[in-house]
Amino acid sequence: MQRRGRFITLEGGEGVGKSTNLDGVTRWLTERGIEVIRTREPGGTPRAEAIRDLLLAPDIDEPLDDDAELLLIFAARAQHLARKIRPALERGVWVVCDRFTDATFAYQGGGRGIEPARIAELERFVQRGLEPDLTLLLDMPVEAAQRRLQGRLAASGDDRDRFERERADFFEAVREAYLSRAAAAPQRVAIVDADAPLQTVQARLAACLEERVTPWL
Ligand SMILES: Nc1ncnc2c1ncn2[C@@H]1O[C@H](COP(=O)(O)OP(=O)(O)OP(=O)(O)O)[C@@H](O)[C@H]1O
Ligand SMILES: Cc1cn([C@H]2C[C@H](O)[C@@H](COP(=O)(O)O)O2)c(=O)[nH]c1=O
Repeated sequence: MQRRGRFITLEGGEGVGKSTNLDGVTRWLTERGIEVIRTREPGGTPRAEAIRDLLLAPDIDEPLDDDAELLLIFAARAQHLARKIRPALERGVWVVCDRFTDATFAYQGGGRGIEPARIAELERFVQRGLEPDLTLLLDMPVEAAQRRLQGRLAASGDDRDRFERERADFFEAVREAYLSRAAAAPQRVAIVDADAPLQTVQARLAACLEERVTPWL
């Protein structure tokens, strides 16, 4: 594949502020004349969003099997890559994505306990070598992030999805897995301390983009 656009992902546990900061990241790029689309996983295309609905629907009568969850995530990713991400990158458009495969290593690997080698097999099969150029990992203590989410839930009623219903130890394992992915690939993954007021986090992200992205322009 001829790749001309760059692929940037935002990662982190529940409530660290990914969705809130996605606009700022996209704006930083467009202000520099870069054409960019923003998207998310699981999802990003109509069929992949339908798979997202299956994944996020709370268990009622039939719990979702961990392997089925993993395969659904990669099915959604295959569709998203084929219909949205690869075509954009080939046209020279940059892609900013709310979560990607680091989330699979964190949630299905760290959280569910699936062997990373099994996840890596699916990664190779589905991505065929494509990986993000830059990953911004928003990191903060689980308890503080959960307090932020409780604020959101108090405002909107308890509409927690299947993942948000997990217990604190699940999210601690997710955080650990994210941090060890970042430690293993420091040239790709930048850790941004998200435990600060929004303006401070925005400034940290902008500084990180300045350092990592400006040399590509
Ligand atoms: N730096 C911040 N300080 C305080 N509150 C924040 C900050 N960033 C985001 N929030 C608030 O925290 C809540 C969670 O933020 P957001 O939805 O962006 O997180 P997220 O990482 O996308 O969460 P999820 O993974 O559950 O979608 C929102 O109510 C948001 O307004
Ligand atoms: C990509 C991906 C996502 N998940 C989980 C993580 C989140 O709980 C939900 C997505 O919802 P959000 O609005 O981004 O918080 O899906 C996962 O378990 N594995 C993945 O690869």
